Order: sequence, then structure tokens, then C-alpha cells
Amino acid sequence: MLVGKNSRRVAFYTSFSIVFTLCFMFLKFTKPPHADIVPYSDLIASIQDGSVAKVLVEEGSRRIFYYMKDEVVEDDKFSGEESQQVVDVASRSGQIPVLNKLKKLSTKRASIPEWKYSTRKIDHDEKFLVRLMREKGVTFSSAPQSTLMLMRSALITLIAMWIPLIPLMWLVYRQLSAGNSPARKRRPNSETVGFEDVQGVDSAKVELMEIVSCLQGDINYEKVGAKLPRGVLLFGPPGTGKTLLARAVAGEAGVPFFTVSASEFVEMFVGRGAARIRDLFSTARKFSPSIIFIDELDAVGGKRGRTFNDERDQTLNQASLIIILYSFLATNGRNQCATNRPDALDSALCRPGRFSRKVFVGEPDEEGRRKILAVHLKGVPLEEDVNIICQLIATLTDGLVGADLANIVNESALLAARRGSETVAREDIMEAIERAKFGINYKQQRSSKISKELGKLFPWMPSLMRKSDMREDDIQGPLGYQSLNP
Ligand SMILES: Nc1ncnc2c1ncn2[C@@H]1O[C@H](COP(=O)(O)OP(=O)(O)OP(=O)(O)O)[C@@H](O)[C@H]1O
Repeated sequence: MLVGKNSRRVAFYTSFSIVFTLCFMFLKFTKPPHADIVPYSDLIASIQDGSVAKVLVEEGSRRIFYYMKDEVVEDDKFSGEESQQVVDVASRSGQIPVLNKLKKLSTKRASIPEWKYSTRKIDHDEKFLVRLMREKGVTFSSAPQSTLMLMRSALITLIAMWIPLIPLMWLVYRQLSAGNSPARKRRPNSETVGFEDVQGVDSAKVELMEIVSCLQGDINYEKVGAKLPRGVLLFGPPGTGKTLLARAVAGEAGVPFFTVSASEFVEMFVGRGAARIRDLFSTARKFSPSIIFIDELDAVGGKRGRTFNDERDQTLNQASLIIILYSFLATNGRNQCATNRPDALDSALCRPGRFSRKVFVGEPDEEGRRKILAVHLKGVPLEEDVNIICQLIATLTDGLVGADLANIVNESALLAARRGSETVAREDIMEAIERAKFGINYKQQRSSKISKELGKLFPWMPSLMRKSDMREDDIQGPLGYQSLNP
């Protein structure tokens, strides 16, 4: 099972080991006989004093091999057939000591390397070398490299070239590896969210609830010749609850939910992004019916802006996020054309007609904010009535979206905990709203800036300001919440 899963990896490592071993053995067995490398001047000096016996100039390389006369004494006396005849005669005549000596010499001859020394040719000195060898009666010749040696050199060159390429190969392998794809990493999100968790975006909710009804078979859309909406594009400012809506659709329909960021499809290699999309869709199909949610699609759109027309560019610019909801009902083969030929991200995701519905998810109004707050304040112990607090925050948070409101609730609970209180007070909520609107430390920074300015004019002013209640200056209450205090 384990081997089956990793069969490609096992095959890769096995073949790599085999190739590596073969190369190693080849290099070991074709190793040239050892020759002492000496300077060129040594060769010249040896030829001049008449001690060089034979020289070989290798063709296609700069190497020159040679050996000395004193190293071939045995070779001259007891070589080939001649030495064999002497051995035969000695053995026939029973001259055991002579025979032993001959055998020793014969062994010694065999152990002498053919080419004892090697050196490198010097450019433009060949004529001088040849003339000198002729003068001194040195036997010399030239010979091509043996095929084995040529193969050996080629192999060494190849290995030397591949070594710097290994990191690049590894990168390519990782990019091409399907195991690295987002779909494999992802498991369907099991945390369920319902429509009651999403508030303040009623019109978008109605559109999506209809899809859920179709998915659940509550609406017989086929009877009137309608097709199930296969893709919904949600667009709108960040934090308005697009992801939440998508999860609610999956939760209500009771189908697995796959979420992936479009930036994961942006690949270094052409075609890999599309392959990843295919991979994601085939995984989702295994869990069909299921929903795929693609986040941050605008990031991809921005990169390939030239392929979008003006209208769609506008849509993508507005959209901080695009969602595609795909249902893979067992009998529903309609989506395959959309998913099996994603040659490019544009055609796979953004082609006109790809989305059956385009739904704008906008900023919530005051009533919407109140409802969102009611969702998030559920289970938060408050000092005051939850409805009063919801209304209060909703009034003060014009322009903020669901994600901001969720943050405000969490931040106020943290502030209460910091105070050591077990309930969240109005002050904690006000502080959290300020933090959400202006950022942390805004109050202190503005306060100290004004104190400095005043301090320059009236040196006694800052100390007075420190003593006074901070809430009495206009800095402390930029939201004007003091007026709401009972
Ligand atoms: N309409 C809403 N109702 C309830 N909670 C909301 C709503 N909108 C946002 N939230 C809260 O904010 C969080 C983040 O929202 P979500 O990720 O759905 O926004 P988004 O529009 O997808 O943002 P982005 O475009 O930045 O990805 C949610 O998990 C939820 O807690």
C-alpha cells in the first residue's frame, strides 16, 4: 500500500541509484594506468641526457607519455616469444635457479606500467620536441585516445555539467509534482456554517439560498427546463462576508467545501496552473456533490489584465474576492466542460458566461450591522442589554463591514479580560471601536502631539491636561459616544 502510493518516488530513486552505481563502476574500471605527472622541462632534460626510451603523443589531448630506458631493461631482454623460449629451455634442462630468476624478471616486467611518466604539451614547441627526439634517437609515436577513454571523458564532462543543474532540477521536480498541488493538500472543510450566521447581506443571501434549495431538490428547476446555476461570482469590498456566504451555502446544502486561493494557481511553468485547477476539480469531484471556493481571484486577474475586457477588469478591480460554486451532482456532467479544459486561468475561471450569477456583496447598512453584531455578541457576557449595545455599535460604525464588527466584539472582550473583568462593559466596546477606526495608540499619539504644541505656548498647560479627565477633550471621543452615555 505504502509502496503503491509512493511507486513513482521509489522508481525514481531506484533508477537514480542504478545509474549512479553504473557510472561509478564504469569510471572505476576504465581508470587509466597511473603515470607520474612531471613538468615538461623534465621530459626535455631526460631526452637531452638520452635516458628516455619511448614517447607517445596522445591525439586530441595535450598529454605526452614516456618511459625511461632503465625501466625497460627486462622488457628488452625477456619480452614476448624470446623470453618464453628462454623459459622453456631452462625448464627442459632442469635449471631451476635460472628458471626462478626468469620467472621473477617476467613478473617484474609485467608490473612496470607501460607509461611511467606523463606531461602536458607546450604550445608552439612541438617542432623543437620532434627534432630533439630525432636527434637523440628516441622512439616516438602518436595515438588516438581509446574509445573507452573518450567515453570516460564524456561521462565526466556530463557529470560536471549536471552538478550545478541539480538545484534547478529539484525546483522543476517540485513544481511539476502533483503532490504539491493545492487540491491534494486540502481536505473538505468540515466546520459547518449556516445562513443564520451571515447577516446584513440579505439580497446576496436570497440568491444563494435559492441555489441551496435547488441543490436539495426543494425547487424542481428541471421541470421548467431550467439548469442548476453552476457558478456564482461574489464580488464586493473585503470583509463583507463573501467567504462566509460560500461556507454557508456548503453548510446548508450539506456538501463538502473546498477552499483555495487563486494565487496558488499562479505557477512558474506554463500549463502547471491549469493542471493544478484540473487537480483541484478532480479531487472535488471525488467528494461530489461538493463546492469549490476560489479566493483572491482578483490577484490572478491583475496579473493577466490584458486578457480581460473593460467591464470585467472593472469587476475584478471591485472584487476583492471571487467565488465559484460548483456542484458536482452525480448526474450532473455539465461542469466537466468547464473543468476539463482549463488551458488557461482566463478560460477556466473568467470566461464570459462562466458564472451563472454575479452577486454583489456590499457594506452593511445600520440595520445590517446591528444583525451582524447580534450574531457575534452571542455568548459574550455583557454588562448591559445586548440589543442596546448592538444598536449603539451599529450607530457608531458607519462604513465598517462584518469583519470589522467581528473584530470589535473580539477586541472588546480582550480589553475586558485585560481589566480582569468577567463581563464586557460599554467602555471596552468604545475603546475597541476606536481601535478599529483609528488604530491602536492613536489617542495617545494625538494627545501627546497636542500637549507638545500647547506646552510650547503655555509651559504650565500639559501638567494641567494630564490631571484632567481625558474624556473631556475632543480627542477621547472622536466618535462622540460620550453623548450616548446615560
Ligand atoms: N455578513 C456577515 N455576517 C456575519 N459575520 C460576518 C459577515 N461578514 C463578515 N463577517 C465576519 O468577518 C469574517 C471575515 O469575513 P469573510 O472572510 O467572509 O469576508 P470576505 O468578504 O470573504 O473578505 P475578503 O474579501 O477579505 O476575503 C467572517 O469570518 C465573519 O466572522
